[in-house]
Amino acid sequence: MMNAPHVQAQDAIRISNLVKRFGEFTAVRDVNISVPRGAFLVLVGPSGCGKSTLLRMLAGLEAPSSGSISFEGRVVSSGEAGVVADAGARDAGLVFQSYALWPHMTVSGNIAWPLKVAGWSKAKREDRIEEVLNFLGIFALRDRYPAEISGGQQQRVAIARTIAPRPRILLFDEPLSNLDAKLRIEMRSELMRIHRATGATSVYVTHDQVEAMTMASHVAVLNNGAVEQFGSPIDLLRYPHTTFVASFLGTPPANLLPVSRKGDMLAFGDLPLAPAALAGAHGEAQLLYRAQDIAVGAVEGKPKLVASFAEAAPIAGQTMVTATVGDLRITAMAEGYFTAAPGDRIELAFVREPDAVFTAEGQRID
Ligand SMILES: Nc1ncnc2c1ncn2[C@@H]1O[C@H](COP(=O)(O)OP(=O)(O)OP(=O)(O)O)[C@@H](O)[C@H]1O
Repeated sequence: MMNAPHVQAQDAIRISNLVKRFGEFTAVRDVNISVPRGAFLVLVGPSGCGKSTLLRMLAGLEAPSSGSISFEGRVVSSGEAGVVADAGARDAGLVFQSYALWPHMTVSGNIAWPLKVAGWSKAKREDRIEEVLNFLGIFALRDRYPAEISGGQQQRVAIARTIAPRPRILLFDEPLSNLDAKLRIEMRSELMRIHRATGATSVYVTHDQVEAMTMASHVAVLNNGAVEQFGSPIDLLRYPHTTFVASFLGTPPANLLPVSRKGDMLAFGDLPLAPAALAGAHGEAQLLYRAQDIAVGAVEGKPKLVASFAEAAPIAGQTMVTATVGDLRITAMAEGYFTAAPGDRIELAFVREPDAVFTAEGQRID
């Protein structure tokens, strides 16, 4: 095979130094993210963190204040040039939370429309419509109007309409948030199937961390307009850089205990928990314990804490127990089934070393 050193594997999406300001307010601050072709990038974060603004810039609905976005090596938006390629020309399809189907068109008509706009011939359109209707399992609904089908079916039609022109990039803005819990889980796997089958690169906005962790190949956790951490779901779970990421991701939620140096130990209140050396030169720190690192009931030789029982949830033969110490909620795991009355005093034992140590401000200490 010939060597072609000048041919580089290109990032399907490259976001460089992207900033979006609305007047004085900065909604997206200096975002840098690149993903390869076929990636499923999830943008996750709490309400108002800038996810939708970022996605709208990717879709070409909003121009950046500075920085740039490239798709497959081509600049599609930048601070200098604005939106260079509009939604069609950037080869991207957008699926919204509200399905935004045209009410006066049938299911087939809705799917046909973007193909007509793109100049597909009637014969090619008909073949493609049949194909996507079958692919999404909605062929039988083809002559119905949006008002005559359920919410879940409408979302399928919206997805069919988006993928029909075969965009290289699929953009999803909380597409499942209007569906009930069972349908959400079903549609989650359906979207993954669509993503794989189309070979497109997908960007998916959600505030639901479970959705992020189950769907993503790459996750960007956004906080206050900035990327707090970017990586694979496993990287982020195993090695959170900040307490924000550690507390946002993972089920059950991780515990963060504020500690201060007492002699050669880090203590939570009066309870010595871990060697002071773990916090380096810091006098104050936060220790991360996973729920499975804290047992319910005393354990010989392990530090223990008395807490006030709040609630219990059975999960896969164990019980996830939540208890409080002052304002702090602590989640622990009990073997088998466990229950108590709210306010009962229970003992929690720290059976393992902390999984990570952070500064009082929330940055990881290595
Ligand atoms: N057109 C606008 N003018 C002024 N401020 C805006 C505009 N659009 C968004 N913002 C602000 O930018 C911030 C980020 O908004 P954005 O919708 O991107 O957040 P989000 O993370 O998607 O939140 P949610 O999950 O609640 O939809 C918010 O504080 C919002 O009020």
